[in-house]
Amino acid sequence: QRPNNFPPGPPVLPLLGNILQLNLENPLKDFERLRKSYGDVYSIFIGRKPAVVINGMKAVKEAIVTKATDFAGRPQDMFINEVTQRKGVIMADYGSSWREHRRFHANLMSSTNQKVKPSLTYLSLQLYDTFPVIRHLPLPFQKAFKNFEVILKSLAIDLINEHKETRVPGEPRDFIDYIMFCMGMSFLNMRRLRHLVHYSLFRETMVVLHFQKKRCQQEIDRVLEGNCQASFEDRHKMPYTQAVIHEVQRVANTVPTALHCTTRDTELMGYSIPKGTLIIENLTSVLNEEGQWKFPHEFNPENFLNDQGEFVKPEAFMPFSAGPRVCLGEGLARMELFLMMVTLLRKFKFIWPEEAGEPDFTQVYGITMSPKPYCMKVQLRAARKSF
Ligand code: HEM
Repeated sequence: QRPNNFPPGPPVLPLLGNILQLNLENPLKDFERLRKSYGDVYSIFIGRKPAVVINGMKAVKEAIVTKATDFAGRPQDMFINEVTQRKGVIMADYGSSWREHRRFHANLMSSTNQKVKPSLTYLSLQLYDTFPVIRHLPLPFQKAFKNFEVILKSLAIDLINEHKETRVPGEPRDFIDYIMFCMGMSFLNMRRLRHLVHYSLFRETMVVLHFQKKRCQQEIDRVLEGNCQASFEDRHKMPYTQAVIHEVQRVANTVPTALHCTTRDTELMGYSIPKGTLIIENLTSVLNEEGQWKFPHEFNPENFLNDQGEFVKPEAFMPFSAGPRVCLGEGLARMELFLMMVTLLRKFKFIWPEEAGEPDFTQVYGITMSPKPYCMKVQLRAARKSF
């Protein structure tokens, strides 16, 4: 039974709820279909558990920005909560522990962002919060993962030892120095530091770029002429490359939905939603919403360019979500995307091999969307002195 004035939704079967009406391998199309029947805010039952799906910029903004704290919780009764042992930031419920962790990590990010000249090595150091999940799942790549772990563990220990020997107290040079500086804080210890460095080493945000390479390469060559390395500041001189990167992110739709939970009885778009309700924030529905984009359903960098060819970011660009639970790594991810893409495009040609046939852009659904496996020919561009 839906509570009084609860968002409407499809008829519910006993015990199963709406599970038979959803393709669990990829429910995004079903979310879109249900939106057409029930509007931007509707409810479904996952088994006996009610969930509210929020679609489109207006409703998403009202929930996570205007009524920010009402919608800032995280569900606490899911498999992922067991796996993460309710530790870290991502799955922590809204409250003092989440706040403490988030503040710590945010300080860490801004401190490293400011103090360290961004380089690719540095940029590949990231938070470990994302990884315990993958570690414990019985996936086929476990064996490869274990071997990789051994190598990374020794790399991490070397890095930490080197930092221990050369660091100047009070003057953190980078991420690792900064954590050592904070070691006094209750939830950090040497083991945790090793994990942090170790898991950070290989979480690269990957981007596949098949389009618009030439024009980007011309812009990059022109702006970086004579410089050996790109810096994040160069983005202001590269509107087209910026537009392409943002369009890649919009279409790649890396994190399609974010799970929240209401922290108190609240209202959304005129509906009543009780405390503790699972909220599915459908970011996909914002990133391809008609009326928000010039070309919502095709890859086109013009979505981020005005008539003068300047880079502009529409309000509906929210791949990192918004409000108090907005992605903590947004700044780092944006810097990383720009520097990696520019560095790779500057140095290499990416060629789709003729024998590979038509590219298949179907995405593989998960907590993050990924491309299907594919082959790509990578060739060095003409040698340049500055590389
Ligand atoms: C292109 C890359 C990335 C995308 C698209 C992305 C997107 C997101 C999204 C949509 C959320 C959920 C926000 C919400 O619940 O409303 C999130 C949360 C989070 N992200 Fe990212 N993210 C990216 C990279 C990163 C990186 C590199 C880091 C760490 C260095 C990171 C750390 C986090 C953390 C800690 C949270 C949880 C924040 C909280 O619950 O308070 N993300 N991210």
